[in-house]
Amino acid sequence: MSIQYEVEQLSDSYGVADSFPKDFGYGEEEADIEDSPAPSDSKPRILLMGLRRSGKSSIQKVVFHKMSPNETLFLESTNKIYKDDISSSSFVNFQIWDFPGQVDFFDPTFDYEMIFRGTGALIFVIDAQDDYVEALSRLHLTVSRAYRVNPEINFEVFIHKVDGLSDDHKIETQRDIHQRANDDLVDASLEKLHLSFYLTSIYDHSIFEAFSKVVQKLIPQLPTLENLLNIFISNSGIEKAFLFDVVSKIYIATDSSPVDMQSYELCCDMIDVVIDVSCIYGLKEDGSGSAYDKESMAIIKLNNTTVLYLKEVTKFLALVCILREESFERKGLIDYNFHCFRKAIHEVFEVGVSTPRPAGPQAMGSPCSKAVALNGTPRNTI
Ligand SMILES: Nc1nc2c(ncn2[C@@H]2O[C@H](COP(=O)(O)OP(=O)(O)OP(=O)(O)O)[C@@H](O)[C@H]2O)c(=O)[nH]1
Repeated sequence: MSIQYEVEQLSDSYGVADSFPKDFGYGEEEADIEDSPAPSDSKPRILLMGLRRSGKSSIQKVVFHKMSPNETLFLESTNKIYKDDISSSSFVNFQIWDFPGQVDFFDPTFDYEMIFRGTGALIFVIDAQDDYVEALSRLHLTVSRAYRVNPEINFEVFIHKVDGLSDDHKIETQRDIHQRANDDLVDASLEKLHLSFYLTSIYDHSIFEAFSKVVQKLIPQLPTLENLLNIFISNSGIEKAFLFDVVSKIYIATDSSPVDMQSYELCCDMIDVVIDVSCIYGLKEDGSGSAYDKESMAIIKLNNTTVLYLKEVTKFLALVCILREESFERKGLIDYNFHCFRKAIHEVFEVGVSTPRPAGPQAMGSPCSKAVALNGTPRNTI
């Protein structure tokens, strides 16, 4: 079956977008791929590939369109490439292309060279609840083809639907898939091709965490952001800080202390609470206004002497921190340090924006080329 180069309008037919104000919804700038600009003008892409029913569309909908995991049960099978441009409301300026399960590399209408040339990351989704032998051979075929076209692609393997597996089974499945996939690469003399593995499920925060790591690899300023976060937390008595893309709840950077899932979940929940309350009580009576703007900030004191602190950094980014109650006594210092941190973040991206960026597929080969153009930072959007 051939792949149609057609992009379907991502409608709000799932009924989830209505719960978000316009400023918070995703742009519907979908176009037929044939009509879209030449690859040299296209935005870097993240490809979602894998066998049928492995969960690709569900991942995209849950992470970027606020679909609840249970609603994905009603998703119909994808039979076209869905190109989802999330740049209008997200910090990261990329497109996500959701492929139908049955991509056929031998189909002459499928111009995989064009597709892989402009790709920043290829996510291959494997259903861990199913027999994965066929998925592994598809994975091998896909990554080896892609690597030959563009060795700069980050290859990411999501061992997905692990919610149905016991902890031991998860580890064993990951080890087995890792081993077999890498053995296949060695047999094909592709040792240099690096695969990263993640255990994911849409029923918990693991999918957001995995996507965060995929996106972070595409952000050239990541070391600078991490440094700034380290300086900020060490001077403010903060235990953990995340820089979040508010809409997707992907964290684009954190300080260098280890991330534990509970802290990450707590911060995600805080964003949800702030946005929900803001949507209900923060908009004007006629529904105008934005649920997230320059004034957005929140402090939540938990009953275990922990304080959560959220503040707007840019149009798309928020800083969310976890700290002890005693550290919060120096709130003035934290606010002042935040002010400096915010200014530094703006400077980092203003420099990034004013530096000319090579465009097009050639750019993907340069050191910064894997970088995704950053959207939340142009002067006019901050
Ligand atoms: N248990 C579990 N089920 C999931 C998960 N992710 C997706 N699913 C289910 O898997 C089924 C297939 O999901 P889709 O997102 O349609 O799969 P797809 O890979 O896009 O399928 P094609 O469009 O046919 O290529 C749906 O019933 C989802 O609810 C997960 O993390 N855990």
